[in-house]
Amino acid sequence: MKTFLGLPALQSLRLGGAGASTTDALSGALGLADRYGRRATDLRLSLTDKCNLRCTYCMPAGGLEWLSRQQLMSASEIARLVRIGVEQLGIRELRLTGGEPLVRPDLVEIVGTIRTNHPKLPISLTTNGLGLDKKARALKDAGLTRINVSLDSLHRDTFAQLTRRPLLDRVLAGIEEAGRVGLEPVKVNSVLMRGINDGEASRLLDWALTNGFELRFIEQMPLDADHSWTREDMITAAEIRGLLERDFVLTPDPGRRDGAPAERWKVRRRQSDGTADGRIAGSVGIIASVTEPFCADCRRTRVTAEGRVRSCLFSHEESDLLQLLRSGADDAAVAWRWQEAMWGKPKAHGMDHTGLDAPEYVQPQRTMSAIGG
Ligand SMILES: Nc1nc2c(ncn2[C@@H]2O[C@H](COP(=O)(O)OP(=O)(O)OP(=O)(O)O)[C@@H](O)[C@H]2O)c(=O)[nH]1
Ligand SMILES: C[S@@+](CC[C@H](N)C(=O)[O-])C[C@H]1O[C@@H](n2cnc3c(N)ncnc32)[C@H](O)[C@@H]1O
Ligand code: SF4
Ligand code: SF4
Repeated sequence: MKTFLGLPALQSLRLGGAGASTTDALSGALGLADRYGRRATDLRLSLTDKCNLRCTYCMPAGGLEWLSRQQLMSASEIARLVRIGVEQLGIRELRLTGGEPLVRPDLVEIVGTIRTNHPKLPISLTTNGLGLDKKARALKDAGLTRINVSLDSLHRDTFAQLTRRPLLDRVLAGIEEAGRVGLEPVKVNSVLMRGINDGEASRLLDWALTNGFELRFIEQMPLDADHSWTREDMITAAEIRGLLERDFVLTPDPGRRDGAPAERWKVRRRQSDGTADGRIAGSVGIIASVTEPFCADCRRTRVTAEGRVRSCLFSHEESDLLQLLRSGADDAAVAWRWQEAMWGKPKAHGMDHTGLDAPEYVQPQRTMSAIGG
């Protein structure tokens, strides 16, 4: 649907004294639109900034100064924001993320409450998988739809080097259990790092195809705490395809991309004579946020663990919904602030033009874990 009315026009109607029923209806139709004609329907909500891994591309070795319990949104505040998003602002999909969402003791309760309020809402979780073996069944029963688990290496030492924790076996147990309880499709996210795990691309794909998981390779973005990202060190999508083509034959997936960050490829195994096996073994996704950005079709709105809207992953501005909620504001006021924040959404990568490697790009102060990846 095309935006038929911008936020400034709606503001004028409000100030001009148009009735609440008219402005509420128009506001609902506008949803979370922005100045570039996009409309956010996908809510990514961070449950915590804490994490039990220290991935080098995300967290500093010593961790960060965590938010206090009082600063975090409570389960009921989360449920209220999701309800406002779904009922008033056109949210159609929810992703719970972090930090590490599994470290929240009330995660199952949060999922259960949202599911009761919204029986049809797709609810997914992005996790590092630690402790998932114990929680997967309860999450499925509470109404979680599907899960994405991050795993960069199947090699114990490499995993420990990348995450700074020797916990590979526990993550593998979590992934296996997610599949067993039917949190499908289980998607697995891998960031490739030059000279560390880029030699493992084919092995990771072989493992995922064999076990029925949907693997996605992710270009590393400049969102690390150590500010050590460089364009030269980043493994690009083109390189990833080249690495995989040694052992597999990739053909574009004809399915609609529909705003998804991952470009999907059908995979056939390469036979010893170099030709493709006749059978499609599965698919692989490549998320090329840097070299092939998908910002023009972005449908995302983010809420951080302390209840602030970020219109873009790379935003430099946040808008505080939690403080408003706690001050006794009604749902309409919270919805309006959310709409205002999204109207200002930058075109791409936190700027009004594309280019994470542009000289004007300024890395946000917060890391991926603190933003909510
Ligand atoms: N540029 C950009 N990259 C993102 C954004 N959200 C997620 N990503 C990247 O995409 C990766 C995968 O995100 P996931 O949380 O697994 O989920 P998804 O791929 O967004 O969604 P599904 O395919 O529907 O499961 C993340 O690790 C990020 O690197 C975003 O808003 N902008
Ligand atoms: C921030 S984490 C939060 C959820 C959970 N802790 C996890 O790791 O899945 C979400 C995703 O962001 C990805 N990520 C973190 N830092 C990144 C970076 N600098 N560039 C690209 N992806 C990154 C991780 O690989 C993970 O798949
Ligand atoms: S990527 Fe996820 S698991 Fe790794 S440090 Fe960041 S928040 Fe933790
Ligand atoms: S960088 Fe910003 S605009 Fe681009 S896809 Fe991510 S959230 Fe959307």
